[in-house]
Amino acid sequence: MDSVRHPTTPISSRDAGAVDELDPEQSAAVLAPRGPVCVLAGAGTGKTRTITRRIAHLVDTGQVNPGQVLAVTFTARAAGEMRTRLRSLGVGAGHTGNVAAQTFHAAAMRQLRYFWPHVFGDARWELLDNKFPLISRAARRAGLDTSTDTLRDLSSEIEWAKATLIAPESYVEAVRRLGRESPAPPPKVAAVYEQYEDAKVSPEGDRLLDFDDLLIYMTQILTVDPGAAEEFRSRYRCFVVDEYQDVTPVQQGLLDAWLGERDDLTVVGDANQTIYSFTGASPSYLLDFSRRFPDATVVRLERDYRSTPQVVDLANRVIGAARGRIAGTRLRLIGQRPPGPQPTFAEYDDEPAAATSIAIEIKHLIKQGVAPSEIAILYRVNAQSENYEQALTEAGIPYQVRGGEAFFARTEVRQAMRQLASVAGREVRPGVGTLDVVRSVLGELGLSAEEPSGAQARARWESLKALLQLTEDMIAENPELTLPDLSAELSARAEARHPPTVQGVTLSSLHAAKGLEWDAVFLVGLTDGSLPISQAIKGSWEDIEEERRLFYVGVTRAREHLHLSWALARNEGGRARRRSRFLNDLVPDDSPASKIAKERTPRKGPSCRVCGARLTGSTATLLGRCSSCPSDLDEDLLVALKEWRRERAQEKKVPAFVVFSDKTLTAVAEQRPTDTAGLVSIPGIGASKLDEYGEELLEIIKTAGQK
Ligand SMILES: Nc1ncnc2c1ncn2[C@@H]1O[C@H](COP(=O)(O)OP(=O)(O)OP(=O)(O)O)[C@@H](O)[C@H]1O
Repeated sequence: MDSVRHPTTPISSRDAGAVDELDPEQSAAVLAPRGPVCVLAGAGTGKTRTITRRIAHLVDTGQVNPGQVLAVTFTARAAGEMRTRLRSLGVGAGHTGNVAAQTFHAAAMRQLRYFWPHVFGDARWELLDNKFPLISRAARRAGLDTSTDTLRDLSSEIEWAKATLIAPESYVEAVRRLGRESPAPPPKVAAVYEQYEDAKVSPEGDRLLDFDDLLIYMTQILTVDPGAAEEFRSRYRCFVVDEYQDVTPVQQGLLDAWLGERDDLTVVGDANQTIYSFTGASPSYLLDFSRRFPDATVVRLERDYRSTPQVVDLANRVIGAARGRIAGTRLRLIGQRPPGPQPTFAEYDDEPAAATSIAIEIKHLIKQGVAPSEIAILYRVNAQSENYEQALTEAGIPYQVRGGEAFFARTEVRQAMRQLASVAGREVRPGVGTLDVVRSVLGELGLSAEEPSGAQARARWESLKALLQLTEDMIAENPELTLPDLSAELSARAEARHPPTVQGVTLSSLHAAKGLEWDAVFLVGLTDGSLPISQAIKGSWEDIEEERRLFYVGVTRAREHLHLSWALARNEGGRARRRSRFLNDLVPDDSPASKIAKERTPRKGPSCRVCGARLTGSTATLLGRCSSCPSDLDEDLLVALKEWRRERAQEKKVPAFVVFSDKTLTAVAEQRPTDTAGLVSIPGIGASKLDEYGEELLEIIKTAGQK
């Protein structure tokens, strides 16, 4: 195998061991006077460093004991990282205990275990970690379908309602007022919500509590029981909240209950990175902080230590176009790193062409010494990963998919492949083309003509659509493709995908990329309909603004290399699309930047070595000729290459495709390269494969030529 497994280096852990030095701006946040502090921190300005330093400062100067500090984060990963950093600063523990760094939910659960008997006596509670059975029963009673997609959407909707403190009886009115898309008719959702809440309480008064209940019950205990409130408040005196722009009303309610009349609170956040509004998160608490605490010290962190001035400049332009309240508090980032390359923009004819070109660019970067784990491809929805997974596989570049499953591992894709294999095994009615059968199979699995509503159904629909497009591409390359051929080809592709490797290039949705950073970032699929996503285009201007912030989060993940791209169609000859409206202020359509981008990227794509036509589609690109052009395959050489591959695979105890895919060997047997330059021009042969097998391959080709 050409990769050793070891963990990725998400930003913050990379320097977690070092004792962080602060700059004067960061020190101002740390050394601020007692009382409430609001740190408005831009992307890459070192929030984690600042927040941990502030806690250390409060402890070191005797303002608070470690055990009296409660630092809250939004993810368990962030909490763990904060604990590590605090330990490295020597403020892990003290005679009153440790600094508590936890998520809202973990903190509430711990507190609830202790305080529950104060209010509820002998009644018991248990954590409900799977809502589905209860929601399913309620949905059936309400006459709704109980498919997994519907249940997931109902469950998210109930979570949103609870996070925003909307009770079942207020739900219908609330969604009407907010113009919110409901996963089912609102009165039915309200009925499911109400029954679900009732079902959690037994006739004896025992309760099942979901994650949101932990917060709701703990808030209630501190509100109704003065004894509990006093005990809690004498235990914890100082509160710190990270990523405060993502706080929901229910979390804010708990924070208020923790504080009581006190104001020893430090919050850190960046309103420009608010990308979780759909869960109920609201930046208004961050933006209104000094209104609520008139004595608050407000510190702005604007020095960006992550990105080059070129990336920072682009980020400032992206967010500079924002509208609404957040725009009023705009932070202007100031890049602190030495200059680097200008971000590049590229327009491609279709997605497969974009993916192939980007895989080639990534190969160049790796050759220049950038580690694959320092490169990311970021997109809006997970279904967009398929073309890139394929192109990276063919280029022999290891990758991992974050925040979602790899394309061929998704349930709906696996279901579709099983169905297709089973249909392919039967007689297909004469005259019914491969594409028709695929359309009908995918249709049965949920590929409707119109985009469905509901987040889960939509994600599934997107994956099935990507599978249909893949089929269409394959049929365009080979119009004679039969159903068994298609089924075999899909299985081969699924098998040839690199096993997940944590050291490879990261493929990630923009949401899952939040908080991370890479040397090189490829922001792909920047079209209207993808970013901003089509639901946002149909929605309000605020929905569009949230998409702009997602774009901003993507841009600010890059340390040095940033490549922005869009494809005018999904597949070859597909319906034309417009590039993202967010690009309009960055690259006018006829600007030199755009033209340069078009010239320097293979918009024309590689051409067929037989007929000279432009190649589209990954197979054609890999073979270096149109699928319909005559193959000049050296059959004997291919046999020799496969025999050699079998031996190598046996020796290394890996499947044969890990050494080289069939397609790569076919390309070698057709093109018969005579030197290393010829070898690396074949996708699938990268630097590491060249090192390992280059000489042997050239030797086999030479020997075959002499026969
Ligand atoms: N004072 C400093 N000197 C040098 N490097 C710093 C300093 N502060 C932060 N950094 C580095 O800058 C990068 C960004 O820091 P960090 O990830 O904490 O930013 P952030 O504010 O959480 O960003 P974001 O919100 O965009 O995820 C990290 O690589 C960090 O090590």
